[in-house]
Amino acid sequence: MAPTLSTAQLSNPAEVTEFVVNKGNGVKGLSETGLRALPDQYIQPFEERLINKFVNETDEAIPVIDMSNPDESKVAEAICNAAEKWGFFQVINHGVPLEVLDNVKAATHRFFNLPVEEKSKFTKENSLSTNVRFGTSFSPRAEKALEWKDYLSLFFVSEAEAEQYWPDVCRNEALEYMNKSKTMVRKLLEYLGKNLNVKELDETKESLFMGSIRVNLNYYPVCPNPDLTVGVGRHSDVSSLTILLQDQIGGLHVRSLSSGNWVHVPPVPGSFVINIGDAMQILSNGRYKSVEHRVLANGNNNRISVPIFVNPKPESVIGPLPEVTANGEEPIYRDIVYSDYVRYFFKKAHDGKKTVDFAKI
Ligand SMILES: COc1cc(/C=C/C(=O)SCCNC(=O)CCNC(=O)[C@H](O)C(C)(C)COP(=O)(O)OP(=O)(O)OC[C@H]2O[C@@H](n3cnc4c(N)ncnc43)[C@H](O)[C@@H]2OP(=O)(O)O)ccc1O
Ligand SMILES: O=C(O)CCC(=O)C(=O)O
Ligand SMILES: [Fe+2]
Repeated sequence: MAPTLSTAQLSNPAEVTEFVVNKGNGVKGLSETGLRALPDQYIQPFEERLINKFVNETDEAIPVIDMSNPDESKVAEAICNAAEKWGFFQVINHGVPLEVLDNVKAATHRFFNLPVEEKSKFTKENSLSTNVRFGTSFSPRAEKALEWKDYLSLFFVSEAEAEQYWPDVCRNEALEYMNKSKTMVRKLLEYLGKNLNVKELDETKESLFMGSIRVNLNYYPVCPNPDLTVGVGRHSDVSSLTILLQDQIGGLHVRSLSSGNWVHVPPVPGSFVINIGDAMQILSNGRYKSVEHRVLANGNNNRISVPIFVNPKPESVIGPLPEVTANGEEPIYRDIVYSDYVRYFFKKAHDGKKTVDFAKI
């Protein structure tokens, strides 16, 4: 049965927070009450709202790259070029079976359709593992305005740990999705690395670029006043690389490095959206760019997305690679323990590209 909140409760911010954040109903539960107006704590400051007028004025588009192209050097060139100029691109014919993508999307719906008592077993307070977390918004305690999104975040430690702690309804599908994507991820990292004079993706480099993996299942329910809020606010990812599977609804926007315009990332069936994260920006000494992006709330449709955050190991020290600075190029970032960087990211609300300043010299 759909959850209920009285009109009086809906206009009381403390009651809304209790229902959404503390009781684990999420914004999905809130949306399902059939509320007509957006509760005050979701109203974003004017400058953070994505006004369609500005978005639609541009005909810019992020590159779509066909990875089945037999001319590998052309593919590598297109990927490195996109990583430098856009920080974002889509890939098609990437080799990950479409069935795996369909399965993880279905599993995402299955998880979020569980009753609140089941999902709440995975909130920070209740989860039996710190590597599994069901939550809402991004950092509710630090945010002045909340974001219209629920998520399940799964940090991979081992198959055995996942077997024990990840939710049954999505575990196998999330693992298969992560495992089947690794060949493509290695290929992308090989191309990006070669362009930085990294000869091969040996064990050390693999651990640095892809030493830890987190899969998030994101759910953006229908929103009563989508123009007043956001699904996800402006941010760059702290990963090395993010592999994102989105459904057919759309709403992801990327800030163009050349024009500053917000550019929509149209859903392309069977594709992945790939973006450079802060760790890669730091390792490449700014050659590759992690780029601001954000997600619109939607007044008509529920939306899901499934990012794989490919990261350094938490204990890795990241800084500009020696291969990049060997030619005398000045490092613009200091060496930093990756988990310190990620903790700093999680401690604050989304704030565009500001996290990376933490690592600047
Ligand atoms: C865009 O909207 C998002 C994004 C995300 C997630 C994005 C990513 O995960 S990007 C990849 C991040 N990299 C890694 O996870 C690999 C490296 N991991 C680590 O170094 C550590 O696991 C750690 C992340 C630093 C956490 O270590 P630890 O200090 O042992 O753990 P906690 O005390 O539990 O966390 C500290 C603090 O961080 C927040 N937090 C932790 N995990 C998450 C999570 N998965 N999602 C959201 N927030 C998280 C949390 O606020 C903790 O503070 P508390 O005050 O709650 O104690 C996720 C969600 C989005 O909306
Ligand atoms: O849902 C999306 O399209 C993007 C989500 C995102 O940016 C993230 O989870 O970091
Ligand atoms: Fe992101």
